[in-house]
Amino acid sequence: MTPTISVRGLRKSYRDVHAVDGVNLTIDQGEVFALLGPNGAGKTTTVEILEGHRRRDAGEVAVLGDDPGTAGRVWRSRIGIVLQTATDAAELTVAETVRHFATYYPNPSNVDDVIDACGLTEKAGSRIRSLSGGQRRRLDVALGIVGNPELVFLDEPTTGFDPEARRQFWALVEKLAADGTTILLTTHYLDEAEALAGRLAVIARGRIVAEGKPSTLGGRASADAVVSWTDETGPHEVDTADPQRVIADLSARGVVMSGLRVSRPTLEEIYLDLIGDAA
Ligand SMILES: Nc1ncnc2c1ncn2[C@@H]1O[C@H](COP(=O)(O)OP(=O)(O)OP(=O)(O)O)[C@@H](O)[C@H]1O
Repeated sequence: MTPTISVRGLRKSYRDVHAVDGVNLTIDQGEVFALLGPNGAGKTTTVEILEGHRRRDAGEVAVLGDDPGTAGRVWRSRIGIVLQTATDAAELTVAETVRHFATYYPNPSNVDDVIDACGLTEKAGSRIRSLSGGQRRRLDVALGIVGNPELVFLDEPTTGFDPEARRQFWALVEKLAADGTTILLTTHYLDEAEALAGRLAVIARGRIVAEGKPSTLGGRASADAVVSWTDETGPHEVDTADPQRVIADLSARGVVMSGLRVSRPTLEEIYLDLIGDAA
């Protein structure tokens, strides 16, 4: 099967800044893929090249089988882009705006369904200028998906959302993914990447420094575990590759443990290590 996104040797510089410095990526149909990285790492540049919004200096790029640098309107109608604040039509209502955007596409989704999926039903008749920041962001998402796209780009979609709105948004992404939509997400929230992405890549200084599943990224699954517990002699902590063995030995010696915990590095710890190494 042809991948939905295929990138080989992608490069882009701005004067002497190598914003994207040899990126390779393959994303298959139906995947939710997250791109993580610190400010200035090259995420937006990469994504905008894939969207056909920025020219590249070098590399092979195919998105839905076409080169985004030269692809036309039909191709564009197959992708959904959630821009940071896509509309300034402050006097239009939510429903009017979504309905208007739907007319740009040959095969749009039902406008009411999209408004509902984005949690905006109560605001459907409200003018955009009266929306809160988080509600405007949901409208951006609604405008990005109303064309019923095969591939959706979500650039830091939940920035400014309250925790409940983030959860609702995650449920929406899960629903899109369950319907077979391919999703490329950039985010600074590691819990978001972990909750949503089947695979992710960490980009630093224009290069991918690690790629994999959230559970195994950067050797996470095979990293040493920390076993901690308290017994009659006080609190203890042991780094080990084999936590089961440590616990079995303690039990066999009759040690009475309380507060027993086994922890592996979090995705955040792995991520900070990875970008620290790349600095
Ligand atoms: N239009 C531009 N002109 C000059 N330099 C640019 C331009 N756009 C981006 N850059 C530079 O390219 C590098 C990568 O920027 P990019 O916006 O791709 O990073 P990012 O990973 O999306 O960062 P953030 O997390 O802050 O959004 C940065 O050093 C940035 O200053």
